[in-house]
Amino acid sequence: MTDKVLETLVIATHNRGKLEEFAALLAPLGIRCTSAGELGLAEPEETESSFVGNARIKAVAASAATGLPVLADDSGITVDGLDGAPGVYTADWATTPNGRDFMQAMTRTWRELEEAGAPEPRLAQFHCTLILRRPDGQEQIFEGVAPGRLVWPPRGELGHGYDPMFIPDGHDRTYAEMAPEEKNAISHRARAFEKLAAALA
Ligand SMILES: O=c1nc[nH]c2c1ncn2[C@H]1C[C@H](O)[C@@H](COP(=O)(O)OP(=O)(O)OP(=O)(O)O)O1
Ligand SMILES: [Mg+2]
Repeated sequence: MTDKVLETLVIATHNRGKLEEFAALLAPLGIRCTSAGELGLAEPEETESSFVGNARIKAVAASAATGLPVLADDSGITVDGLDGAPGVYTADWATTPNGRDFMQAMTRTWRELEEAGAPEPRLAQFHCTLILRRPDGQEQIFEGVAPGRLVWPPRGELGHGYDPMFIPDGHDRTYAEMAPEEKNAISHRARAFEKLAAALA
């Protein structure tokens, strides 16, 4: 990595699962990372209706708070049988008065597919929008999509979020049944990250 300004990157996230994935993706580039969560930064409200809009909110907040280069990730799953829901509201579907409950979110997703009488396979796409924001305000955007299908009941104990109900195309195991290295070689986040790495090279 010749880009000195990126020796340390603040990942603008409070999601530990995402952070672990980024740490593994960044290590081969010689880039260390910390996160908004680890630094105790406030979690900004994600008020936009697009992935890029919400990624920018997180990037600008972490940048203003630290003055360091920042990488923000806004992601989610779009389900064909639900006209693209939950989409940018993927995290909101897991929100309860006591914090996030992804079993509840996955159960709702499957129940709504059943109620809609959606045909199988129940196609869905994980999306990841990354914004790399430098201290001078320069910004680059990278996007990655992983197409696949949803299964019920959820399978696997690894990963995070909706991983146990998503099987990426070309595979027969869910993200939650894959070792971190395996998910990180094919995921929506990895696909967006590949573009970022190429832009830095
Ligand atoms: O690889 C993934 N495997 C499973 N689920 C995932 C993944 N990637 C995103 N997701 C789900 C979790 C979250 O409900 C939503 C993202 O919402 P999103 O606002 O971008 O993230 P977040 O609130 O968990 O953390 P933060 O905003 O602090 O980065 O999509
Ligand atoms: Mg969020």
